[in-house]
Amino acid sequence: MSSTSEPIRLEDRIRDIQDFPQKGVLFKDITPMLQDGPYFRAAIERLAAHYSGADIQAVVGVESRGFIFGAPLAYLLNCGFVPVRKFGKLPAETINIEYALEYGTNIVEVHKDAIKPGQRVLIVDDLLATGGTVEAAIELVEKLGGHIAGVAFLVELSFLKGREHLKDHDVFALIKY
Ligand SMILES: O=P(O)(O)OC[C@H]1O[C@H](OP(=O)(O)OP(=O)(O)O)[C@H](O)[C@@H]1O
Ligand SMILES: Nc1ncnc2[nH]cnc12
Repeated sequence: MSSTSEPIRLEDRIRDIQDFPQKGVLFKDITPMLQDGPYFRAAIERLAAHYSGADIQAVVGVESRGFIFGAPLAYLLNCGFVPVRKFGKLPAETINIEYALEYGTNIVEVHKDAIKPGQRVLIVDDLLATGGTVEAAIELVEKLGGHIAGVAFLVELSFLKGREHLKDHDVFALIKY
């Protein structure tokens, strides 16, 4: 635990792991921040402050790190949480999409009845790298008729230019590298 009198610089609790999960990738490990109560709380509160008054009606989080930030954010914004899950985990009727991310490919899916047409949705993930993951989540939400009111991250790796794939959307990140 850190002293609450120190100013909280979230980047002080993110560590670099070189060559994980594969050679050439500089992995930004958020687990030190999650382990430090005041830092984790500050991250969630700063995201919530940014969207207070934005009339967010649902928060969508992408499995699995998106769940860590999405669920407490939905709680603070007083709206529901919708999980976008890796393939094969959701029990009811789903739609799915395959996508590429910085280090591989994947399939994600969402329940067909999770988003109502016109609903104002905030998509949340821990990190924006190439943008493939969040683009997939946006496509799923839009297929169900949701309106993307914002896309939020703890960390943005600006040098990977993921934001360029999200030009039509309001993108916010607490930390940029
Ligand atoms: O912008 P991109 O290049 O798409 O990369 C970002 C995504 O990669 C990580 O998820 P990962 O698929 O590793 O799964 P995890 O959350 O289960 O660790 C991260 O949590 C983002 O969802
Ligand atoms: N460089 C990276 N660090 C942490 N998570 C990631 N997800 C995709 N790229 C990543």
